[in-house]
Amino acid sequence: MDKPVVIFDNGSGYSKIGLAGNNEPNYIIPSAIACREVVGVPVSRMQCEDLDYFIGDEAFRNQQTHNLSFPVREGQVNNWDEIERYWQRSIYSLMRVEPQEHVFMLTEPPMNPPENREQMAEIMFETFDVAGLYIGVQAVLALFGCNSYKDNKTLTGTVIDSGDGVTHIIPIAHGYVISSCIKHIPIAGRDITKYVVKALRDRKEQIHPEDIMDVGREIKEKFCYVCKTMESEVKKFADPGSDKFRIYEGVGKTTGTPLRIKVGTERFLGPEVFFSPGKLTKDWDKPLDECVDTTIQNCPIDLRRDLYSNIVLSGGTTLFNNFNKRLGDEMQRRIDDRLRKYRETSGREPQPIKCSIFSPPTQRYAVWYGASQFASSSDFKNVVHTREQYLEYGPSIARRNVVFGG
Ligand SMILES: Nc1ncnc2c1ncn2[C@@H]1O[C@H](COP(=O)(O)OP(=O)(O)OP(=O)(O)O)[C@@H](O)[C@H]1O
Repeated sequence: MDKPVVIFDNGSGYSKIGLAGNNEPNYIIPSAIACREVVGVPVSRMQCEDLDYFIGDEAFRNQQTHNLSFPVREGQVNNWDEIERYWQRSIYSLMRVEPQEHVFMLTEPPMNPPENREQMAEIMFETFDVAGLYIGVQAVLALFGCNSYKDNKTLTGTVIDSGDGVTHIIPIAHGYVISSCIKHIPIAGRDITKYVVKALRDRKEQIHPEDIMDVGREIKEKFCYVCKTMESEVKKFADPGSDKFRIYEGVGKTTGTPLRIKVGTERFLGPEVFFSPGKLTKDWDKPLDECVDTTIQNCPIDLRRDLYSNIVLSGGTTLFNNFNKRLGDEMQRRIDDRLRKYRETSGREPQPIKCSIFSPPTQRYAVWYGASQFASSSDFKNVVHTREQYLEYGPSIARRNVVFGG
């Protein structure tokens, strides 16, 4: 148990993989796997070791000869054979560790069914024979990680976790997720990439179909931002010579074609889907600030002030420039409006409520960083399921989530 804990945070788009104690993951690679099917034998019936397969960026490079798929959907594992192979490569080829000698930490989204935790335990103990296992709730880990940047350490706050496939708003009190109040928003990074791609297609940019998602994602990550208001921002792009336009220069990854693209209003209209969804998508109509506000208002009254004062951003899709400022301003406006109405109707002066958004320096991999901090803390050994416990009680040891810091 002396060797460092190995942490796998497998998201819908990217997996963050590395050793506890480090400040950043050793690998951030796509959660993609590409398997070659042998004629007549379905992939699901083949043994791991018989399989010719690739993970991460390699999976994309081999997609012409292999079947590309993503074992995690909207934050949850949806293909256990594939995630097992993914873990196998991660253990033996990337981390190059002997799993029998290490405790492993996996992460899970809020509301992960207990059956999924059991399945994770079964694979980890039976296939890999790991020394121990802990499965941590992503949002709680992200909140825990933020404490290393704060004097006022707390496990009460609201985590906004927005990755590639899913956005969650998760209120947490003293380390416990308030499950009944979690909000799921079906908009995340992949939708914004798709928005950028649609703009490129509408303008008939000459990009090969196999390259276009990647180009759209790169443009999004490099040039997109959150504006102050949509109406005023549109005007800034009215003049084709405006300095708001950007030039993307790159090479198509699959085809090797050089690309030069002028990037326009999609720079802010993509991320605007969080704040003006009704105007930009049919899938969702509530602005993010309204969702966060409603989530906190649904929580017990004595917690609300603390939940407003510690809103933590986690995940790649919260990285857009000005995302934190716009969210903070819109939220504060909603809070102040409500207090004003209260004052008008009751005649009493309410205590002001301050909304505070925290963007940790490790925001891109806040969950992984929190896991690394937690695995290095003295509390960790109390929550790990050991191999001995597994052998005695079986997968049911992982059924219940062990909360820490409560
Ligand atoms: N600088 C950036 N600006 C905007 N978006 C970014 C940036 N860097 C990464 N992203 C986006 O963040 C997303 C990946 O984030 P993250 O790794 O947190 O998600 P995930 O864990 O794979 O997904 P999920 O949490 O949905 O399971 C991708 O859509 C990626 O394009």
